Amino acid sequence: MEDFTALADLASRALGGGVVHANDEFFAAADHLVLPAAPGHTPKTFDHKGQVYDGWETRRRRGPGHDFAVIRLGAPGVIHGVDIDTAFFTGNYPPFASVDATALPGYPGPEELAGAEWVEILPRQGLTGDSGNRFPIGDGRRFTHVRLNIYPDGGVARLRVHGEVIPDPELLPKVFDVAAAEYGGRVVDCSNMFYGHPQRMLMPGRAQNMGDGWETSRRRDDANDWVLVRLAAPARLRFADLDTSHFKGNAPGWAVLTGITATGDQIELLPRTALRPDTPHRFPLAKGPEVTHARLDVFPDGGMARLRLLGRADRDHLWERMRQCLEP
Ligand SMILES: NC(=O)NC(NC(N)=O)C(=O)[O-]
Repeated sequence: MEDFTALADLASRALGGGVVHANDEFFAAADHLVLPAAPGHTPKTFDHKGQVYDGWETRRRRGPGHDFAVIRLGAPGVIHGVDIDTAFFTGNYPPFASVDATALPGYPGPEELAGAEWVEILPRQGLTGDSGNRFPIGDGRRFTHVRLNIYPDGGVARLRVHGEVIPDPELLPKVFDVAAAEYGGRVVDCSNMFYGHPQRMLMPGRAQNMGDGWETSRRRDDANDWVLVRLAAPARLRFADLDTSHFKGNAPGWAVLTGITATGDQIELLPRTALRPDTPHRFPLAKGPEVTHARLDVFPDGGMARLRLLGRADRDHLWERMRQCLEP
């Protein structure tokens, strides 16, 4: 089985995830749970409540019950695994946790979520303090929200909810970015990711800086770097955005884009084209058949902030995937 942590974090703020409600946030706000950055810690830093932690931390419970936080997934989808990361919580991590999930249309608030039908996707498990706590999930349904329950109280730095994005076809325009992580586009292979993971190219918005993109090491041979993207759905591609923003002394000199059909045929969509440093390029693509993957070759090496592939997706495929997610 593929390591589930390689899949997108559906709860991440980087995809629009957020905390809708937590029953207690006395020591530290539950909003920390979905921050994309790895948690940090500065010991002996005190605010008016106590030691400052980069995580969600409730007060010491003096009665029955347990604490919980409800999270809206930034990208709804099928959950393959969760990581309940207790980084830096040592004498105050919760000894046990469980996770529930639900699927609701629209934008429900705390009251509607409290009354929702929740499915227990992770029964109560023992946790280790100051550590990742990874658990695979076997439920094949599409969910929009999760609820983290901790027993009885304590601190959790991050909740990662890894899975496969399943977008609602009803909400997708005819032409959209079929490489976008928020719709299910995913890097499945690449030649080199020494300085930056290529999946960053598929994240929403413009890159913040040079660290927010794909960057390879300097090549000392005659080959070139490349990345292979599995599209959100089979699609006819129309435009490619190759954004070299922030890569000034290290943008690739040229690029080629190739589409790959379901039967493995390779279609040249963009012939070898010169790129400029620090430039958000848009290129019209050659008309071609429906492709399931796209391969970007850069010559010889360098960095790319964002890759967008605008195309017309196969609607039947998107609806079929939604239908498959009705059963556990
Ligand atoms: N030293 C602590 O971390 N104490 C307490 N927590 C905070 N944040 O101060 C506690 O009781 O868990």
